[in-house]
Amino acid sequence: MIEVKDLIFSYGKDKQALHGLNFTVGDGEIFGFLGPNGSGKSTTQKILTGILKGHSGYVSLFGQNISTAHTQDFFQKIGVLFEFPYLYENLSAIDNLKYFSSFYPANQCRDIGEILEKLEFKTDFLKKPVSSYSKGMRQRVSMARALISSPKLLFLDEPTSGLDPSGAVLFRKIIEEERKKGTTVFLTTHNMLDADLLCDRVAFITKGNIVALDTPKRLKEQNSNQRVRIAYLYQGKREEKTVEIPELERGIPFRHDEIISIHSEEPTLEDMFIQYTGRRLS
Ligand SMILES: Nc1ncnc2c1ncn2[C@@H]1O[C@H](COP(=O)(O)OP(=O)(O)OP(=O)(O)O)[C@@H](O)[C@H]1O
Repeated sequence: MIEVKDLIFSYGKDKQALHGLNFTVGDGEIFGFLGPNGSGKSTTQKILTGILKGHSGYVSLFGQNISTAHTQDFFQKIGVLFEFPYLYENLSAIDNLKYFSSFYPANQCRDIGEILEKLEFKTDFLKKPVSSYSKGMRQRVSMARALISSPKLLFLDEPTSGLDPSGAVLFRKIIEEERKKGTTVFLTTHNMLDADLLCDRVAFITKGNIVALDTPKRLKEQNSNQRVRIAYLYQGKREEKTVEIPELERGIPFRHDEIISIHSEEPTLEDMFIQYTGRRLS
């Protein structure tokens, strides 16, 4: 679906933002693009969506070189949720979505009421202007905008930003539903929980270079220290010990009366992010 080879981009003469990116995204895959502030995520997404011109290297979407493929047909196949919602402040959710739908063939568009209902948008705000909306409500309208044209390829930049935990769960459910329909998703985020729960593969980008690319599971396994932490009771006292996993093949290798808990010391995706990018999440 997406093929990127030796992608280089500079803002002017002095500021090279991307230093030769290589990756592919398969049909129906959810691909996470993860990196700290200023690493080049938005620049990459803007190039892929045709907003930013002047890259070098090869980028194809739907098997077409994007340098020549930015036709109406191309734009009609993609949906984009931008990090900062691009919505008309004086228009309501319904009127914004009517306007954005008008760029697509009518038979391609989803029903505005249905999609907003699915996104649990507050019905009493449907006809009020966007300027009166909370961040979470704006995010719902932006998501509706990205989905309205039934895109085959969806670009989502920080989709759960500004949502409370139940809103984030709802958005993840909706993204999963898109995957089931066969939609390909390019997900740009700082949110390691979203990436871990949703992505088939993730790329870590830092200073314009991809420094790791694999499934979240393999990234964590490759860096696993193969240890578990065991909490137990012995002679009435609670104790904890760290044990190498192979040692457990012969049973618990120390005296104990009762095992309370066993926790893997497998790293989280956030640990991997910090290890590969050298930066904390905030
Ligand atoms: N319009 C611009 N002019 C000059 N430099 C820019 C411009 N936009 C981005 N940059 C620089 O390019 C690099 C990559 O920026 P980019 O916005 O792609 O990072 P990002 O990973 O999306 O960051 P964030 O998580 O903060 O959105 C940064 O060093 C940034 O300062």
